[in-house]
Amino acid sequence: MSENTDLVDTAVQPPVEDGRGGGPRFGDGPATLRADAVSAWFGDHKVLDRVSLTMPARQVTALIGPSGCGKSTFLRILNRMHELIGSASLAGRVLLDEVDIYDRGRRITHARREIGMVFQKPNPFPAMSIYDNVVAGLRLNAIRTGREGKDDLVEECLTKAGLWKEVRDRLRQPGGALSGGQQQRLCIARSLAVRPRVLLMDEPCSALDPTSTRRIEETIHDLRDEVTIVIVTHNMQQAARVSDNCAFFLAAHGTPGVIVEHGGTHAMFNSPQDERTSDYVNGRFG
Ligand SMILES: Nc1ncnc2c1ncn2[C@@H]1O[C@H](COP(=O)(O)OP(=O)(O)OP(=O)(O)O)[C@@H](O)[C@H]1O
Repeated sequence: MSENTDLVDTAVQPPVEDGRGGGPRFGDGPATLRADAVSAWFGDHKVLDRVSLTMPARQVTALIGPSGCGKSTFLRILNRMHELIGSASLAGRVLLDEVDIYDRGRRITHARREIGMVFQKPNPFPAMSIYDNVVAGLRLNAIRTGREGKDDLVEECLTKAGLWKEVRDRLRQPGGALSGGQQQRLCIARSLAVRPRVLLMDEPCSALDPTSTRRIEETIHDLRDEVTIVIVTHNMQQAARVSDNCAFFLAAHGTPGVIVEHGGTHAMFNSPQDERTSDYVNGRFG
């Protein structure tokens, strides 16, 4: 196959140019993600019970709730990472623009490419250059693009992740040499390079200092037209600052996690319908 091939996805569907000269694009932009009656188990321990939630396109949805109520498990179900754990099982459906990502005909790699994930601890490939970190996902997803396309893509993704100006003169230096906050923005850039339609973030700032946290929050704000975002956070101020919608999870006394209340973030914080939501967002427990 020629190196000049713009993009070849041998796995699933033909590529679509995005018309911005920035390289490949597989989806049709930000998508709505909908969980329908999702339950989850580790062995015979049920940790989520019939959770339904719509995460609208081009919006940021925050998942909040005390430790152990199943937020991360729910997030991992949204891009088929839960099934990697041997004892794990689930029921229900996850629909990306109304297409079930768990349909038998759909590949796990396809779901992962369309629904990216940024983790709590920044996890760039430390010895790999900043440039190669950004394009690493292309190879992993069997996406080919020419050198020029890669250069454009690296600049575009680093710009979107709010890192370009800081690293443009040292793209060949190792990703591991960046600060923690820069590494996290590099991981966001890496996720964006495969043009996800949804980006999941699992406490992306919990390992970062306040300045780096603010930069990530600005990045999240700037990305909302690019990609639908679902973020798990323990930081109520952060949820209030970055999200349009919130879902409050709770697992009471050893019962599986459920969503107690969800809705617009402003309403959830200022006029919650459920007393438990009010107690949680006002710091009275959790
Ligand atoms: N790999 C695993 N094997 C077995 N049980 C697990 C595993 N991962 C999570 N659990 C259990 O599932 C439940 C939900 O955990 P989960 O990490 O999803 O909660 P969480 O709300 O994200 O918590 P936190 O806010 O502390 O990260 C907990 O009871 C936890 O112990």
